[in-house]
Amino acid sequence: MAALTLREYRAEAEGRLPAPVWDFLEGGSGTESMLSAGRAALDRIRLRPRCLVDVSVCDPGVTLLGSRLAAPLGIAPMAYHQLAHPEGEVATARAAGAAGALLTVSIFASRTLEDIAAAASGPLWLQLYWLRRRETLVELVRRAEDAGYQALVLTVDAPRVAYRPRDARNGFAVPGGIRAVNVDAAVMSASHGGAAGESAIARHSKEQFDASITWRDLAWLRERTSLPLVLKGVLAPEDAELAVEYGVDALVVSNHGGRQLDFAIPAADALPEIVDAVGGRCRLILDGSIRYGADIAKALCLGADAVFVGRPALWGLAHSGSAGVADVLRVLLDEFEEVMALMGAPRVGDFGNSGIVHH
Ligand SMILES: Cc1cc2nc3c(=O)[nH]c(=O)nc-3n(C[C@H](O)[C@H](O)[C@H](O)COP(=O)(O)O)c2cc1C
Ligand SMILES: CCCCC(=O)C(=O)O
Repeated sequence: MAALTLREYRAEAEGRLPAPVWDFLEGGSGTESMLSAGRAALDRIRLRPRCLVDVSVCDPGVTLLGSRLAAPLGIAPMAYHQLAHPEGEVATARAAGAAGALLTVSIFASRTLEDIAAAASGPLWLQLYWLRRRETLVELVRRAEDAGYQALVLTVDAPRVAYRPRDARNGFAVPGGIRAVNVDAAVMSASHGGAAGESAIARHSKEQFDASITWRDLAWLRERTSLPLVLKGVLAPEDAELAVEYGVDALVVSNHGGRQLDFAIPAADALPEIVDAVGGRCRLILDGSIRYGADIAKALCLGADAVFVGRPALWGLAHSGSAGVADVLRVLLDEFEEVMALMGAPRVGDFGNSGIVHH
């Protein structure tokens, strides 16, 4: 198969998926204007290369919270990979392992944590939403620890799922054959069974997500695991500062791919102030609209330690399962390796603020 660009994978995926599924994967909240704003924020950043540096060998490898990665790249947590391919997260895990990329498994994964771990040859993290039924969290943390997951990611930008016009119009519900198998079926039932004009996913979140949690509850979770703890969806430097105080090990600076707070600042715009606020006291990951190897370099220059990529992994999965995801990751890694060489930055640590200009 000839190598495809990510853009081609996107077009191929759209043709293979039912329209309501495509709308759920691609869509955003409210005006949907943050989908292009996230991309525009990265496009405004230009790279400033150095010359006459020995780049005969470039090494994209990094260690992130103890996880060894082939490059500063992971797959963002996304619910229900079986929407894109019958093998779901098992196929994604196989591809991530082959590419040396991190996979963050969603609490709403459609394959079991244990099956995903059995297919993985690289590091796995587990993402959690804070459900009202706390025992669910405790049980998931224990299972993740037993299965060798290396960190927990608590998503904090979704006290409820935001209004997403496409899903509301489609009356989107998770198809009956696909389930969040790691969570009690009773807790998930509202995600299934459509109603015209309403998203079942939004309805489910209002019923089951605990919108009352605060930093105090974070301390409760922190006490229950020795795994590194990551907060996903932080955009304010004040929250980054609090996260450090509460012993958080890393932040995912993210506006949830434009799917949560409409008009939320794109991650690339939010990152510089957060870098200043944490002053190296916790690791920083950026996600949203990462589509090129150059975007990884831009994020590193801004002060991130790594990036997550979301939807493109699902495009690869919809196209050709594990092989498609592996190819999407390979395209990004090849591009990033080339950027390292042309930037005069043969090691990840060579990217710094002087490597970019805003225009
Ligand atoms: C279909 C889909 C499902 C998602 N599910 C989750 C989830 O379960 N948990 C979570 O924290 N973020 C979820 N996200 C957000 C992603 O983790 C990530 O922040 C976003 O997709 C990154 O932007 P990108 O898709 O432009 O790369 C989801 C995103 C998509 C597109
Ligand atoms: C199904 C729950 C929401 C998953 C999610 O975070 C997203 O769709 O962005």
